[in-house]
Amino acid sequence: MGKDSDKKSVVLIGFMGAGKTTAGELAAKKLNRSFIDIDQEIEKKFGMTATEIFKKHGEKAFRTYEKNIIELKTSGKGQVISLGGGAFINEETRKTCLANTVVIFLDISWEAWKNRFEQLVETRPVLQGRDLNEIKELYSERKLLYNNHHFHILTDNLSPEEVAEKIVDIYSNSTSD
Ligand SMILES: Nc1ncnc2c1ncn2[C@@H]1O[C@H](COP(=O)(O)OP(=O)(O)OP(=O)(O)O)[C@@H](O)[C@H]1O
Ligand SMILES: O=C(O)C1=C[C@@H](O)[C@@H](O)[C@H](O)C1
Ligand SMILES: [Mg+2]
Repeated sequence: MGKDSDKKSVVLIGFMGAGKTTAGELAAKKLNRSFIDIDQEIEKKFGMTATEIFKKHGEKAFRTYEKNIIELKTSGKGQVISLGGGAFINEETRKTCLANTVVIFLDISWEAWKNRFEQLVETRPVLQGRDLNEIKELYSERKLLYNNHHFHILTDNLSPEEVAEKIVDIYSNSTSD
């Protein structure tokens, strides 16, 4: 048996607002493991919010740094890593995460997600200037990519605490290779 810190890191994927940051941070605390939020890493590097990065430097600059920082952070062990909602669009990111980490898809139905739109739009540049029909299309397109995962949690009727408990169970039952 390897040490707990030798275990593969957990990577949380899913649509923006599904709860990756919220539940990921809670799960890391419960597990006493480090938490890494890729959006926060990017915002720290640029010294501004995602919305400002998209405006000042463009989405491409955001995506390039996002891909590189994910590659770096997923080479570590025993951590809980929350990706941004769009990170899994990148094929290399998908391959890296699926090969080196335990990938958990935090799923939310469209019906449940619609109720979160208002609280998300100001901080999620990808939602800005799109109507709900366009966002639904994006949600469906991305769901096809999120379907590449190791574990799936449907979060619709779960509190962040309950989602975190499920992440803890998955991590605790995972092995060190
Ligand atoms: N299980 C839940 N039940 C109810 N509200 C939730 C739940 N999980 C998260 N939320 C709320 O939804 C909002 C978005 O959550 P969060 O920032 O964790 O999403 P995210 O998946 O990290 O999004 P992004 O992809 O944009 O980083 C927050 O206001 C959070 O409090
Ligand atoms: O879904 C997306 O494309 C994004 C989600 C956020 O987490 C941030 O990574 C950024 O706002 C882009
Ligand atoms: Mg997040």
